[in-house]
Amino acid sequence: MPPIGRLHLITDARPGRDALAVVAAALAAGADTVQVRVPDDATDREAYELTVRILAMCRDSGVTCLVNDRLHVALAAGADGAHVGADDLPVAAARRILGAEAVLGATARDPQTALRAVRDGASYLGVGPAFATRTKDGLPDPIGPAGIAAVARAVAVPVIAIGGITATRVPDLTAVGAHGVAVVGAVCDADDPAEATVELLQALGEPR
Ligand SMILES: Cc1ncc(COP(=O)(O)OP(=O)(O)O)c(N)n1
Ligand SMILES: Cc1nc(C(=O)O)sc1CCOP(=O)(O)O
Ligand SMILES: [Mg+2]
Repeated sequence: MPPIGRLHLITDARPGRDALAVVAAALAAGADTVQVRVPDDATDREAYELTVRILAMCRDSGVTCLVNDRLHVALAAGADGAHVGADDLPVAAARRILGAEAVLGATARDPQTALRAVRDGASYLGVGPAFATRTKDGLPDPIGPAGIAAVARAVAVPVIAIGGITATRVPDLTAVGAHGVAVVGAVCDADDPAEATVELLQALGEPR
């Protein structure tokens, strides 16, 4: 199975964002996993074409490339795996589709959901929102480092904290068992996405 990195860059699905430029900068700075996440109203063709381009960049950098939600796009493009949440295919169904060797991430906000996802074949868990985020609407209240800790204690697979993560907040998350973090705004909203990536890697104890 391809490696599950510690700094997951999720592409920014908000309007007017240049995903390719940010991914290029983050990869050059050492981001070790990219998740392609497109707006819900993007067509499959748009999702596929973006994934093919980002996957090529990830391959050049030896970095794991995942696709959010759309497993058929992940398979068609030849990506390393996918990430599913409560509104997507169930984890067990996603695992059947992707096969045993693919990386399969699942969203879990509590230990019970986390244990079920692992039983059903998740390779890692996206756990959050750790903190308040401006990137996605409709999320439950932040669970904080304590919520991340509760899930990390319950499972043996890597826990990737998500939601409102900044470099300053990373140590509070790794201290309670997070393997890594997934970010949108910390890199995509930065004046210098490469520098922001370096700061996150340093906070993770992964200096280049
Ligand atoms: C690493 C990671 N964790 C959580 C999510 C959220 O997935 P989901 O709950 O399916 O929500 P959408 O991203 O599909 O809006 C994620 N994408 N990645
Ligand atoms: C896509 C997503 N999912 C979340 C969850 O908690 O399930 S939080 C989130 C957005 C993460 O963006 P930022 O790093 O800008 O807060
Ligand atoms: Mg989803």
